[in-house]
Parts: sequence; structure tokens; C-alpha cells
Amino acid sequence: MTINIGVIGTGAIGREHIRRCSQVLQNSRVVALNDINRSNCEQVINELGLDAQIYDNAHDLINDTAVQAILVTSWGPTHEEFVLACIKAGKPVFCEKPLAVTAQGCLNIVEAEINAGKKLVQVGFMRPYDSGYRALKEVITRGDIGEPLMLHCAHRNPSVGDAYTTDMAITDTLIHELDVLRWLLNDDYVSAQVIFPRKTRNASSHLRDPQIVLLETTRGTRIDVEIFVNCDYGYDIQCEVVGELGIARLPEPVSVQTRSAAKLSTAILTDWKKRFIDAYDVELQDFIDNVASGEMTGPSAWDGYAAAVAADACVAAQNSGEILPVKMPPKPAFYA
Ligand SMILES: NC(=O)C1=CN([C@@H]2O[C@H](COP(=O)(O)OP(=O)(O)OC[C@H]3O[C@@H](n4cnc5c(N)ncnc54)[C@H](O)[C@@H]3O)[C@@H](O)[C@H]2O)C=CC1
Ligand SMILES: O=C1[C@H](O)[C@H](O)[C@@H](O)[C@H](O)[C@H]1O
Repeated sequence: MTINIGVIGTGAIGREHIRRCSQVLQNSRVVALNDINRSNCEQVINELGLDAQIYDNAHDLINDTAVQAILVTSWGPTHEEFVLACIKAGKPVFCEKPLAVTAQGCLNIVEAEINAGKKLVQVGFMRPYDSGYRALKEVITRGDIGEPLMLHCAHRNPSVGDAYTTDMAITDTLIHELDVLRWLLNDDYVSAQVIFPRKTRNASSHLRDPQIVLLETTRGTRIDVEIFVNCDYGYDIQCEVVGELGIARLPEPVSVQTRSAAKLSTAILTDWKKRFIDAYDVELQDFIDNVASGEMTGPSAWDGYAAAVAADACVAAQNSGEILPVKMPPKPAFYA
């Protein structure tokens, strides 16, 4: 069964997902595109040789019977509107992170999905599909290092543009750790604090960079995440788990080690599209398979909401400088 997919937002990740749904994955084809910048749709149709229709209105795409499932890959502030429209149309939707830019926006989606009586949403949290994070979780679950006591993480980008703001370090960047560490530890957060080290000269004047986010979980595990989005040297994701009996680290991406000119060196990736390229394939194949089976099993709207609740607390902590509570409501049985 080939799933006919419509895509809203044909920018950087939209084109990547269109490519994989058209040329890499099984049982999917892209038949419909929408973007406020129509030329972006025309460009991707030409680049990939797509047999797809351009819709000037995203809601027309969502409601067209020719479209069986939707990818929302537009800017974050537009996600809530489009996901709610997909739920209203009864159509499965893969929404890139963030599900919505506030916890309330995510809760609106959770409530709509529960009222619809059927899970239709998968959120684009790809790290639980990454083989490195899955291997790390297996070590923890097996008990090889005992109970996790502390995590030391880093999320480093080589650089970001002037449009990137201090709160985006939480809502657009840290949101990945906020999701994957809940999954990794099978735990939730109870408090958040944000501290600001000395600022890099490579950051825009308005941007506080780097930042360190300190989190505590319900079991007392303490997490520190360095967010450094103008680190210059590469796109570098680190996660070290310190347990009672040992330490486990997220594997580095595979890279050839060279010895030349009296140096031993290994290349570091510089692009998020490459760092998690396999995880993006696996998450979207999972979505396509779930659409065909009728049962959504990937990162849910509740996962999107849980990450957003923690993100809201982190953004408030950026402004207050205080240790703030993360008030996570109990998960509804609908998402058990
Ligand atoms: N999972 C991941 O690792 C990543 C996720 N993302 C997420 O994907 C989303 C898109 O990010 P990028 O592709 O980097 O941005 P982008 O700016 O490259 O592309 C966004 C596209 O959406 C279009 N758009 C904006 N508002 C729209 C609207 N109302 N209706 C239709 N189209 C609209 C824009 O014209 C643009 O073509 C964001 O939510 C971002 O957080 C982005 C990069 C990586
Ligand atoms: O989702 C993403 C990318 O995956 C990077 O990890 C982040 O640093 C970036 O800010 C965000 O758009």
C-alpha cells in the first residue's frame, strides 16, 4: 500500500523529508506541496522530478482526499494550526519539532486528539530512532552501569543566523534533549535552571550564547546540558551517563581516523542533516508504516507536550535566573 503524502513547508528539512519519502523509503510518494513561498515548491519539484500538485492554501492540501497523510515542516509557530486541521480532517500527521511553540499550544493538540478518539500525530523527535541513542538506552536498561545518577550533555552548532534568539536555544534546540532524555531515562523533569557562562564573541549581539541548562528528574537524576550554537568547530552532540557502577557515552558518528603530516585526526560533522540522517529515515519509515497499519506508535502529541512543558520552564528560568519547578501533569491513559 503506497501512502500519498502532502507536505506543508518545503524549506530545509521539508526538502530532506520529501527526498526520503520519494527516493529512499518504502510505500510512500509525495503528491502535494504547499509553501507560502510557492517558488520553494516549484524548486523541489524540479530538483526531485516530483509528480506533485502545488496547493496555494495549506488547508486545501490537508482536506484533499488525494492526500492520505501530511508532513508539517513549516516554521514552528504555524504547527499548531496545521496539526489541529489534520486532526479535524481525521488524517495522520508527522509534525516536525516543536509540536507547538508553547505547552498550551501542545495541550490544545492533545485535547483535540483525545476528543477525536484516535492517535493521529507523530512528532519529529528523531533521536529515539538514532542507533547511538538506542544502544545507550540498552546499556542503561540492562543495568550495566547501575542507576543513572548524572548526565553531562552538549548540543553544539557551528553557527546560527541573526534570526536565532536566546529563547530558541530552548524551544528550537534543547527541545531535542528535553525529549530524548525523558525517553532515555524513562523519567520526567521536576526542576530547571539556566546559567550563562562568558559570552562568545561569535554570537549576535542579542544572543546569549553559550547557555547551561540544569535539570532534575523525579528520581533525583541531575542533568546538565551545554547549548553552544556558535561553537565554530562543528555540529557536535554529546551525552554521557554517569551511573552507580560506570559511565556510558553516546557513540560518536562513524568517521575515518587518519594519520598524516604528523597528525592523528577524525573529521567532525558540521550539518545536522548528516548527523542524524539515518534516524530521520527510520522515524519517517515508522510514520509511513504506522499510517498503513492505522496505529501511531512514534513520539506522540503527549511527548510533544511534555517537552514543551519543560521548555516553558527553561525559558522562564532564562529570564528569572532561578531554579523553577517543571509541573508535569500525569499522562492520560489515552497515551499509555
Ligand atoms: N528534527 C530536526 O532535527 C530539525 C527540525 N527542524 C524543524 O523543522 C521546521 C522547519 O525548519 P527549517 O526547514 O529549518 O526551516 P526553513 O525556513 O528552511 O523552511 C521552512 C519552510 O516553511 C515555509 N513556511 C513558513 N510558514 C509557512 C506557512 N504558514 N505555510 C506554509 N509554509 C510556510 C517557509 O516558506 C519555508 O520554506 C521547524 O519547526 C524546525 O524546528 C529544522 C531542522 C532540523
Ligand atoms: O532541530 C534542529 C537541529 O536538529 C539542530 O539540532 C538544532 O541545533 C537546530 O537549532 C534545530 O533547528
